[in-house]
Amino acid sequence: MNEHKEIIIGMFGFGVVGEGLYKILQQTPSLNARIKKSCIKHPGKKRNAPEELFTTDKDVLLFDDEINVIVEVIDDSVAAFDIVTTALKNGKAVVSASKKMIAENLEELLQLQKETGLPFLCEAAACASIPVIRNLEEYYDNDLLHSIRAVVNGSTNFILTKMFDDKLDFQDALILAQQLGYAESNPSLDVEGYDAVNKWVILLNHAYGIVEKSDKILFTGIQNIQLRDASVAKEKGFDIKLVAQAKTLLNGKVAAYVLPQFVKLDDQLAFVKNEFNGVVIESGFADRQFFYGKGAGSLATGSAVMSDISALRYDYKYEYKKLYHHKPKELTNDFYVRVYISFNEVKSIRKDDFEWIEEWHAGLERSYLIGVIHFQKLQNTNWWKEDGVSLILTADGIIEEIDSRNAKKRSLELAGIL
Ligand SMILES: NC(=O)C1=CN([C@@H]2O[C@H](COP(=O)(O)OP(=O)(O)OC[C@H]3O[C@@H](n4cnc5c(N)ncnc54)[C@H](OP(=O)(O)O)[C@@H]3O)[C@@H](O)[C@H]2O)C=CC1
Ligand SMILES: N[C@@H](CC=O)C(=O)O
Repeated sequence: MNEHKEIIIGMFGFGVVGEGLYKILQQTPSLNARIKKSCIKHPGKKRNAPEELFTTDKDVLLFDDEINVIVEVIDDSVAAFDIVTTALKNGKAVVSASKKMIAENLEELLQLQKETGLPFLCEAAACASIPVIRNLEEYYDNDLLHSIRAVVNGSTNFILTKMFDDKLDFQDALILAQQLGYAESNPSLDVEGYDAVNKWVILLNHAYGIVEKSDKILFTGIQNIQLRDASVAKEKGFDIKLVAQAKTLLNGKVAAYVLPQFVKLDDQLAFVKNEFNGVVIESGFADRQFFYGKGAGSLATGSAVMSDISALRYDYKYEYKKLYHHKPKELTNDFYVRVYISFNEVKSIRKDDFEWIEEWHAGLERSYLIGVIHFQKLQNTNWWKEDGVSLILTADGIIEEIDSRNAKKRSLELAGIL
């Protein structure tokens, strides 16, 4: 695109994110970008913009030769994929914030970018205002990237903060997250971890060149976390966060998941409160780096969309270096994790699945254990996701190998001696 050419945008969606971008563009004339038309779903809705801006006919945007950029910020992943594919095939650059659509169609989107040679930018789709995708793309070498740990969902982080710091109940905290524009239209996508794992699919791709569907990545959300878990965490000097993690193991493969986790109070992620997100990256020589910023909300997300639009001026597109220029990393489930599990009834727990159990606290209303389990066992079963069972990864979650000392400990425990 010519550096001085006006950017003429066709924008799909005028909700939390779309309206945020509209306001931002009004306040940044230096960008030389304007929204020519916005396609929405419900024409009757009252909007904070002139009526003539809107249409419900997608072709008015997709087949307008003057429009050179399509911004897609709608909440329907099937319609979004159709819009994005048509736009790219019609020669238009695309900016999208729709992580669900991207995660569901990653392979096809990669192929389309290859075929058309056009930019498809989606910085807002993961960690909203934090420029994490571009950093993973441009800064980190595949072999030197040791691990990424992140809080990637603003709504669940907001709910956990409000519940445990401000003593709000779960439902009230969720309603507040919805009113503030943080939650997805279907908030169970946030609460049950789907949104976080969709973002993780996108980030694993830019970080390691991994192309995987979200159902191949172990995840859960915060739906089963209890106030009692927060008290145990506090007693032990931890906070609870929904953490997405990817770690390169000694064999070069990558362990990846999204799970609630105990986080030490001096860990950077413990500092991430409310709708903020945080990303801790460990890499060779640079050691540890921490990215922090708003992970949801109208202007915060709009600002990431704006940054992508602005990057189009100098023809920026993702090169997917880890996928196309390096040897992409492989995911593995062959490692162990140390988990805390609280439960109402002991019969909900599959004790035999554990390599060993280190702590066992029987309470009148709720009990808990801490034990080591093979990751594949969690991947293959669902008992730990059932109502009444709450699984939280411990702070030192990943164990690559177990030694015979621990196997012996397990035998003693099974024999009732420990
Ligand atoms: N909210 C946030 O903080 C963030 C959201 N996102 C993502 O951005 C996208 C938009 O989110 P958000 O703005 O919060 O959602 P909203 O629910 O606030 O807005 C959705 C918009 O999409 C429009 N829409 C739905 N279906 C269609 C369709 N088929 N054609 C045209 N327009 C359609 C709706 O139209 P109408 O107004 O007529 O109902 C509405 O304007 C989602 O994919 C979300 O996951 C990403 C990062 C952060
Ligand atoms: N619902 C999402 C919005 C941003 O991606 C979240 O809460 O993080």
